[in-house]
Amino acid sequence: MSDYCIEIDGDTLTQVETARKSIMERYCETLKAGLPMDEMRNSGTYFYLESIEEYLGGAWVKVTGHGEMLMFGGYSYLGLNRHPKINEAAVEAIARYGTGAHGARLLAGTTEIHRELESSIARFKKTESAALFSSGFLANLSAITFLVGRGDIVICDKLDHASILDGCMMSGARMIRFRHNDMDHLESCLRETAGHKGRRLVIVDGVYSMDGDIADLPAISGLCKKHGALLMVDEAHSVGMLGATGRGIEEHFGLPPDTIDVKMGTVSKSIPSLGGYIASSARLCDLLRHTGRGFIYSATVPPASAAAAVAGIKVIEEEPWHVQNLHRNMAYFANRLRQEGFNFLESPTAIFPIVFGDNLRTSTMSKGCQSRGLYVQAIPHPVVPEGTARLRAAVNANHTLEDLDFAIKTLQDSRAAMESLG
Ligand SMILES: Cc1ncc(COP(=O)(O)O)c(C=O)c1O
Repeated sequence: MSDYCIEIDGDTLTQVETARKSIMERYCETLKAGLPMDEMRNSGTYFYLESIEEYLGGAWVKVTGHGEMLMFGGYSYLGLNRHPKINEAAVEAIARYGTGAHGARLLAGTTEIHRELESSIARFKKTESAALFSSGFLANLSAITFLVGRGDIVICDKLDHASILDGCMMSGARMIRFRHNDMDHLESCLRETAGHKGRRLVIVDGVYSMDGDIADLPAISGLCKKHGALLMVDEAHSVGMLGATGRGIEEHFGLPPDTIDVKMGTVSKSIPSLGGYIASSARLCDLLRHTGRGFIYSATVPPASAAAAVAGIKVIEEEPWHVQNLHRNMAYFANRLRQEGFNFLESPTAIFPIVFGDNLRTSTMSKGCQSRGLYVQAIPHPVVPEGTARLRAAVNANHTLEDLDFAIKTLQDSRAAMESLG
């Protein structure tokens, strides 16, 4: 097999062949019957791209054309959006630096607040250093294309985020995907590639955003050490959500902070701003700042966003009740879903995929919830495997127990209405 190829479930496709296919072509191949958005529009169950007019108090939002709704989607797991200290920091940064960064970091785009954000991330993630990118997508693309290339091997979980997949394809490394969270399969991939001369990099997500489950970090890091592979973990969803102080997946498992070699994360989910990072050794971060494609050839985040992220991290460090509330809500909501007999994927996270099977049933549920004031969206096939279309519900730290009961009642009423249609 050529080095310049990817293997997906035993099939081999050259990267060039895969890259040539447009996203639309790939969608249509998988779906055959048409695109989910068209089906949903035709059945009157489409609920995406809605405009939020205003964030109200707690977890409530005002949505154009729908009025007040309880937010039960989104990635603001700690409910920190509009936190006064974070808003103030952004406003102060605008007064001091203006609204733009006016360039890439290397060339005039670095302000003190960008440097402070990198130090804050390194402190929070307990690494020597951190390199900031304007998005998580770019952080993944830049780090992966820096770490591996032709002659190297990258081994990914089958459910890794699209930005990891794209980074691997861009890198030119041979790419192998192991069955989701299947440690025997990962070990066999590592065994089969033992003795390979180039670098071997294993990449997993900390939390899988569509299934809500988490990487088996103790086993994965053990296998990487045993087989001499480098480990990179995408912590976009685990930061703020996992661990007693929200520091992520190492803290969740009680593992030391040097368990993961390369920690990728974002400041756009639990931390209410924009940007992605790589937290790792000082040397790697320095190299990424001088050679990372997305670092050098893309403008950096505006100073106000950097200031909001600095303040967001500080809030998580100084106000432990946000993480505590989230954990309380996760346990309460899981219990209520179980009591009411909903078919959901159990996990230790704030993401609750409630499975309804086919796309139409799921989008009907989403529409039913929307009409009753609950903002929760359908994730159809082919985003998830056929027969597992689901509502992606997410609890956050701002939900009160009454909010969570309202969500359960809305799900029950919507399910009864859907079932009465036959
Ligand atoms: C697991 C994961 N990694 C990376 C990203 C990309 O991050 P960003 O939205 O900052 O580009 C996302 C975005 O949703 C994600 O869910």
